[in-house]
Amino acid sequence: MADEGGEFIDVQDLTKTFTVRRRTGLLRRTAEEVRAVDGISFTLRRGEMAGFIGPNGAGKSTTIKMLTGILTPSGGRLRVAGVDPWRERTRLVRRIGVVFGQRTTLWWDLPLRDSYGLVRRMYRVPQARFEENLARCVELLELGDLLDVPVRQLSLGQRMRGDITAALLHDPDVLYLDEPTIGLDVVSKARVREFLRTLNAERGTTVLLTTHDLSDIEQLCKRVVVIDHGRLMYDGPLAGLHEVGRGERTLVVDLERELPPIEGLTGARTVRTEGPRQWLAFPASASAAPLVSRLAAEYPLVDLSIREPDIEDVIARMYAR
Ligand SMILES: Nc1ncnc2c1ncn2[C@@H]1O[C@H](COP(=O)(O)OP(=O)(O)OP(=O)(O)O)[C@@H](O)[C@H]1O
Repeated sequence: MADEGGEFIDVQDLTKTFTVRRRTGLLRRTAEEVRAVDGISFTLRRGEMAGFIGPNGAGKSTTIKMLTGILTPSGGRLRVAGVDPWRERTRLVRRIGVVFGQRTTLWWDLPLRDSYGLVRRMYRVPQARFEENLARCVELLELGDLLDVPVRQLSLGQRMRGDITAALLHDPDVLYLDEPTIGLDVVSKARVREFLRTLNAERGTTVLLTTHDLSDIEQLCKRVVVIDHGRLMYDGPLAGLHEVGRGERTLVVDLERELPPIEGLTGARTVRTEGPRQWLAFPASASAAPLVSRLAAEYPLVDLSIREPDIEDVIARMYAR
């Protein structure tokens, strides 16, 4: 079959333009074109797990919507599992699973178990296969005690685990995840990431992961595709992205009172001050320990934290280069 070959997701010169009407006078409206996706190309092999990242408004959701057949492309070529997502949407639906971190696909008032029963009927999943898939998700995502709880009573992390399960009951070959760890605590994040690793290894599910959390990518994806303003900025190994984009971490320092910008700390420079709070950038490859001990010895320190660079920082640095 065409889709069993090398390229499982095949995106060539894909574009999407929206026409937006703006009011420019009392009675006047002008139509403006927004190029949300502007000629991007990338391919994903079967079983690959790739990060799909970019700043707000980069065109990620629009691309995912075209990959799932919700939106029709304005131009270019698109195949998922050998299928044109827009033309053969009903065929594709059985082969893909989608999870949106900020929305649930579960029925709010129903216990998880009943939602899953509805999913089974919608996708006509054979009973034995359904039970096997559910049991595996329940075990790995520790959902056992939650199956009879209505969705609205679940915490965000529990709900997310519930949503991921719902997306996998019909054995999809491709899983699209849009911010699956947003708002989750450290324990839930770790559980979700571990689950995705296992899923990818055991089932060979192809995963495209959109996230603003760089550590999601670091822990899950060897490969990243970066887009900005609808264009492809980078496609390659995560290590390469580190090299081009990732240079510095930031020490956020709270002092007892407002002071002039901290100076003279080797390897660090103050990049921002706001009242008694100061932000010091230092190389990501360096240890923070000597900086912290010098700060503690020489300044009236109340608190401090270390901020890892986020996707926006990385992309800003890619531009700077
Ligand atoms: N239905 C629409 N009509 C008009 N413009 C749209 C529509 N959907 C998206 N856009 C525009 O297309 C661009 C890309 O949006 P998109 O939602 O794909 O970005 P994103 O990378 O997913 O951003 P975020 O990280 O904020 O979710 C934005 O400028 C957005 O305003």
